[in-house]
Amino acid sequence: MASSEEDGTVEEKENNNKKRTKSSLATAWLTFYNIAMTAGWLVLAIAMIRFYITKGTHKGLYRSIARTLKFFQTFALVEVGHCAIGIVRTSVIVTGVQVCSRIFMVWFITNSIRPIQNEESVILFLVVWTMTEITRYSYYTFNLLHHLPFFIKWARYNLFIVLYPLGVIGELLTIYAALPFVRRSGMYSMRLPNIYNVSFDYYYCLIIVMLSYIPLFPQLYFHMLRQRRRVLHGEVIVEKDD
Ligand SMILES: CCCCCCCCCCCCC/C=C/C(=O)SCCNC(=O)CCNC(=O)[C@H](O)C(C)(C)COP(=O)(O)OP(=O)(O)OC[C@H]1O[C@@H](n2cnc3c(N)ncnc32)[C@H](O)[C@@H]1OP(=O)(O)O
Repeated sequence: MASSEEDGTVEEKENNNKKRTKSSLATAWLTFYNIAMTAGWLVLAIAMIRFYITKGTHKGLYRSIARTLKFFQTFALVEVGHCAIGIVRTSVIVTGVQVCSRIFMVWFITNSIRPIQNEESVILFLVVWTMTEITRYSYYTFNLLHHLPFFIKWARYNLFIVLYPLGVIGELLTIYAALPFVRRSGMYSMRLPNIYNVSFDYYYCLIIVMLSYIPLFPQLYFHMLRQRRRVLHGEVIVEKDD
């Protein structure tokens, strides 16, 4: 009896040790990840400001930062993994929609369709994403280090009220500007007849993507409003399961 109790205690201790190692590994990784992402978006901010100051125009700005943007935005896919393995308390679906829509904007719209790269709407979403991400990743970093300045917390849970709709406007205007080029070039489209016997029209796909903002964006926005009430006003929020 006594020995089984002792065994239980040893097992519990081992489990606790494993959990502690796992959680300190996760914290170390998240701290590194968030510092790297804050730095990445800061580099983008500085590059954009320098470009605008030296050239006096936004034309050519996208091309000048494209590599860095593609790298850091694509790297954010790791965040879906963080949610999936449970090291951050965020929904895989909410994060997945957010990250995939950004990656889609970068790779399948802005990067693939050169004629739209100088649109003002591209600069709008780039500026908005950059402000959001510098705030968001520095919030996570300081939070993990238990030294969170109030203004960063305030900025994380207030700026999105304006930045989120502005970012969506920039994205939608960019996709809209891309439509004529996509229709004319037939890019990423497959017309019948072909050996696969499949037809796909990227033009209509983009229209569907634009329409999907109508149901999806309010859900992301209200999710952030709930997070805001929880963090800034201490409200206990019971979220529905994914
Ligand atoms: C294939 C094509 C698909 C196309 C589909 C198109 C449809 C698209 C429709 C929607 C379009 C959206 C477009 C987006 C535009 C923009 O981004 S515009 C710019 C403005 N954007 C924002 O303000 C973004 C706001 N969104 C976010 O912050 C996130 O993406 C989020 C996933 C919505 C955040 O949610 P969540 O993580 O739940 O909130 P938090 O409060 O930040 O975190 C919750 C807890 O998790 C911890 N945590 C999360 N990540 C980390 C991390 N990296 N490191 C450490 N900790 C992390 C966080 O600290 C919280 O912990 P607790 O405080 O302990 O709860």
